Amino acid sequence: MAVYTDFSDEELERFLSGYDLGAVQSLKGIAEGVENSNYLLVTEAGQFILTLYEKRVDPADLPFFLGLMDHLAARGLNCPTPVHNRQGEALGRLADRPTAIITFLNGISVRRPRPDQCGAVGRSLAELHRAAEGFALTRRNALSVESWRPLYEACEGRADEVSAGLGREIESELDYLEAHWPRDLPSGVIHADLFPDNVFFLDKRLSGLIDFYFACNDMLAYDAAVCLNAWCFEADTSLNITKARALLTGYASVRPFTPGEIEALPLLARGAALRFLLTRLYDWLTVPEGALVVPKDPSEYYRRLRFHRGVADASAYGLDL
Ligand SMILES: Nc1ncnc2c1ncn2[C@@H]1O[C@H](COP(=O)(O)OP(=O)(O)OP(=O)(O)O)[C@@H](O)[C@H]1O
Ligand SMILES: N[C@@H](CCO)C(=O)O
Repeated sequence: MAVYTDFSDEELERFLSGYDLGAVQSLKGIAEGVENSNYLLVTEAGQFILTLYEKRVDPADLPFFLGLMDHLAARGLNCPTPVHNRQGEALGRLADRPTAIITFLNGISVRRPRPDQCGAVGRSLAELHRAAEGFALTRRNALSVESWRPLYEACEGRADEVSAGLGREIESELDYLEAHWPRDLPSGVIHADLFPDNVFFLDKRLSGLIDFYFACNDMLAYDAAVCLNAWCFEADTSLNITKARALLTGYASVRPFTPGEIEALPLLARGAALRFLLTRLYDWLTVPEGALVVPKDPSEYYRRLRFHRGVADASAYGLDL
């Protein structure tokens, strides 16, 4: 359960006195998620998500994340929007953490996505990329290629505690990706963490996207590569090519890939697998004492990385070349 920070009823009341949300009816810690402390807040005005931003979120980035949700929602994307307090501010402080209240989105996330749901995610990702055009703020991807080695080094040589030989493999992968990472593909605002737990479905249709706290400016096709990793592998770690084809053709039906993006896809998928392997590895080795959180398994992404390393071209992901 991701609740790192607790607070008293008085602290909450003081915080909420700045908003027009009426009296609190209930507050519950949310079991899902690993990054921030999230609560379901019910007040006289309805249901909301109260988020206290934790270690990986730089407070200076919060105007980007919160402004992006407003920008995307205004362009028709179904995503939460921040609630502004009486001073017009979307961001406050609770228990010494930057804190925001965002609107509640109905729907449920899927654990084992079907191909049609992968197709819907692909389309929605491309719609997000289109809707984000014109957003005035920018944010560098703090978890892109140049930050992977420092993240690995922060694990202090302990990778082999997860799997024998993992450290050496990560080092050689870092060498390869640092030398070959593409730089000139179409860029824009990307979600960067569009995993199944961040996509809601209602009545068999995709109903909304959440969790924009890794959003940044980077290569658009990298976002598709993140989704390929997160949506299209089975529990036995094999790629489901039907799901991959559905996701990528769904994306391309809204925003066609350029030839350069298609060529780079295996490399981008390797990088995306390494990025999640590294953050999971770091979290696995450094769970804060007393935090109610279940760290995610790094090995899953090690196996995906190895799969992408064996891929010659994007036809392995179901695309017709
Ligand atoms: N706007 C929202 N409407 C409804 N539920 C939400 C909303 N935002 C978050 N949640 C719920 O809270 C959970 C955790 O939220 P979120 O994914 O933002 O957390 P996180 O700590 O950033 O996690 P992670 O990055 O691991 O996905 C979600 O899985 C979802 O169940
Ligand atoms: N989606 C990420 C967690 C948030 O960064 C993962 O599954 O590792």
